[in-house]
Amino acid sequence: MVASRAAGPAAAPVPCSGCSKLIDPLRAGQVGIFDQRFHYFCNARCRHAFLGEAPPAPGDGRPAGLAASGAPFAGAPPRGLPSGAPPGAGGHHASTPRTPRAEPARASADEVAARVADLDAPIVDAFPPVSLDEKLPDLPVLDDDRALLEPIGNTILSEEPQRYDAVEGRDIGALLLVLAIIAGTLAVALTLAGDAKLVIGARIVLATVSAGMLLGRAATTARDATDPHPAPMLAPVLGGLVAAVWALFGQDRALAAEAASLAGVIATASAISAWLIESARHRVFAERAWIGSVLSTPARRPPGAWAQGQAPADRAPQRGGDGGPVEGAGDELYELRPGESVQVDAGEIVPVDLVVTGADVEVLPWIGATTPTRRRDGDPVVAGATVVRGRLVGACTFSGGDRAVARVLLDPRRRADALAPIAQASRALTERWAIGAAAIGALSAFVAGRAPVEIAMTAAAVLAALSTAITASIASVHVARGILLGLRRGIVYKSADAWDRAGKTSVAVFCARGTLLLGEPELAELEATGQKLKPSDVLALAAGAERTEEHPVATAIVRAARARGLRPDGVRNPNFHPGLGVTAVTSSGEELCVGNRALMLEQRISIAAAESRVAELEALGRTVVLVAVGARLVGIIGLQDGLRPGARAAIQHLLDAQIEPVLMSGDARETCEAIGRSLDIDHIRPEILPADRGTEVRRLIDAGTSVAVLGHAGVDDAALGAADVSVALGAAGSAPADFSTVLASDDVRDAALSLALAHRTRLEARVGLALSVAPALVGAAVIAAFVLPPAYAPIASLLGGVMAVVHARALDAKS
Ligand SMILES: Nc1ncnc2c1ncn2[C@@H]1O[C@H](COP(=O)(O)OP(=O)(O)OP(=O)(O)O)[C@@H](O)[C@H]1O
Ligand SMILES: [Zn+2]
Repeated sequence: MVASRAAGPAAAPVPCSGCSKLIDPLRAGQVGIFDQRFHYFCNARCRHAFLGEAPPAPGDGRPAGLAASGAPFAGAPPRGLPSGAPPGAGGHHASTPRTPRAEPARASADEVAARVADLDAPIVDAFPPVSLDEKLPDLPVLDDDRALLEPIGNTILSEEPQRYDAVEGRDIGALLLVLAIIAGTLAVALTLAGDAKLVIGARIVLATVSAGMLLGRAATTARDATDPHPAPMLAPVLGGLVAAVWALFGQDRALAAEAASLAGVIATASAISAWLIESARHRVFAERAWIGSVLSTPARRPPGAWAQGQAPADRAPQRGGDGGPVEGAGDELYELRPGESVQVDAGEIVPVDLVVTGADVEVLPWIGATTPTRRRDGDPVVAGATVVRGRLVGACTFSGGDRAVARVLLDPRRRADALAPIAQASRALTERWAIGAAAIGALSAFVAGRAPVEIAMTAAAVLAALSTAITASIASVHVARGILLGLRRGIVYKSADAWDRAGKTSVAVFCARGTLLLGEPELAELEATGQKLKPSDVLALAAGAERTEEHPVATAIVRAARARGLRPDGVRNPNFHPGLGVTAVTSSGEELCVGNRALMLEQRISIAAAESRVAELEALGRTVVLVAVGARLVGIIGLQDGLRPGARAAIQHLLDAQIEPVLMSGDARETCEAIGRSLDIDHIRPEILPADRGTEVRRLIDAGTSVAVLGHAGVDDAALGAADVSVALGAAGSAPADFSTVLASDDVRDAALSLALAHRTRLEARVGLALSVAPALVGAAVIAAFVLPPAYAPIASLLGGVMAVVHARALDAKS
């Protein structure tokens, strides 16, 4: 019988940790990490049995995250501005949510407990299977309620990785390091036993043993993509040994003793350095391994796709299965390719980046996200998301190492921590520049007329000081942490270079509508100018003209007319002018013009009569739409768009990172200034036509700044395309587009964070590298000038290394 159920990476049956029944780990109802290993459970009941907890109330199938983070926000804050109040007015700030940092202060003891429980939450939760035709009840549109998004750092990842030990293969290496440290330390300590030839000989032997351990470790431990070539690190150890033997045979006992000390110091320092860097990166490695294991979920095609015989001959199931067809799964597990369709049921992890096709589901939109979000037809979903409600069917956009999350985190050829300029520079420092420095040290010893053994010792000491494991890799640890912190908020950098550029931006341009503004303006004022028409007639005319347009201004007007029970006028021949408005012909055959000042100017319609009123409304932050019939102004419509929750916090993130926020909009100057005032944005670029936005961004770049643009794919493409750094909200998982950063969320705070975070981690990487290198340089200079014996250079370097590692671990503890 042909197995219709292929095995994925981990499909060998494992016992349920609750009841010991053999289950398929990929189908386990619940998975958890306790005591440093994975546990699989049939269902929540088994998990609770294992943990010795009371079982959950029946029907409580929601993930802990949903309950924990949903509850505190049960009364969603009012969206946007109260329509009467000016945006700058005091009451307004209260309606935007606090900055994320302010949240924990308000958390009650219960919430804290809920969050702690959240940390133990299973990665996968069990949900009853949903039949294909089961219709979802109408959910609140969570997408638009950004206040529900949890503050940064509050994710399940903050605890799990520490308990997850992924670096087994390195255990032997660690043992060899310990032995190297012991032997090296003894080689140095025996100085106290005097300088008899026998003692010196014994010290040389111990140093040789230490060096042997280091060599053994280099030979047996797999090299990480961020590790430098081991040769420049082993060379000084061997150099020290050669110098000691050489001096011993040269009958210069004092020099031989010094050389033996040097060899011991170098070997010990190398081993400690290697051990320290492992401890510094343990956390990021574990978190990476954890994400890798989440992403190793195999993909499943929908039954239909299989029946249509779309599987080419070369696409056999990944591995022979272990049994017959599995009930309810007429599907196969495949390595998906872009374009193929994939099915993900409730409770399962999304295995590939995809775009939803014909489904309406609720997902936790990225690994570690705790707030469910709705995804509909055409929405992208990034690999690692968890479906919590409904059955997701989508078209794969990226698979394997091309998946957004995998690209810079897991793919060894594209890992940002290996390829970021600062990581490459620090490896080059240890692999090349250190050799140059050693040559300079040797040269200065030669010029000073030193003995050949001393020249060799100077060179070995300088090389040992500069070419250390910590110097080589400490920057990459910070880069990796930056990438991982971003992922916790669903921020995905496209490449190492994209991360680096994000860290260098000095200006952030917001495509205002949809980032800072809700993009859902509402009618706030409706006035007729002159006696000819009533206000309702003005609205009916405008609605008639806008009927077929999808611009937010148009939909607001149409919606307002409908809400007032007005019938839109039977307007003909609407002609839309992007960034201006619409011209048309009324049902009675007169020329109709609905739009902004610039449109009226273009149509030679005087607005002198209403000028002061228009300015008044704009100062309140309104988008003013003018309505003219037969070249005469007949009415004014004031529209008020609300600020998106988090807009103020986003600006604060940028200001904290010393990035200048700029508001770019097609709205009138007065309107933009009012919005800018309420958000603390000093720089505005108002009245920019959609077609001119790319040019405007390039103008900023030409002024010598590094410019990021924050916006949405599609509507803001012109501006995004021109930027040094393009940040596309809600675009993670979508098909090829050259954005440098994509977000799984639609939260403007995350967009700002993507820049601030890269700034911060880039700075931390430089600080780490400087901490590690500066003492080494000083040490090298001091010994090259013969102020102190050569052994002091590696010691100084080790001190620097310790500082760099303490710095990195302190940051780990904070994040
Ligand atoms: N369909 C329309 N009807 C009336 N006025 C319009 C219409 N489309 C655009 N306008 C006017 O043109 C202005 C600029 O529109 P545009 O689409 O360029 O940017 P926007 O809607 O202000 O969005 P953003 O703030 O992102 O720039 C609007 O503020 C509005 O006054
Ligand atoms: Zn069980």
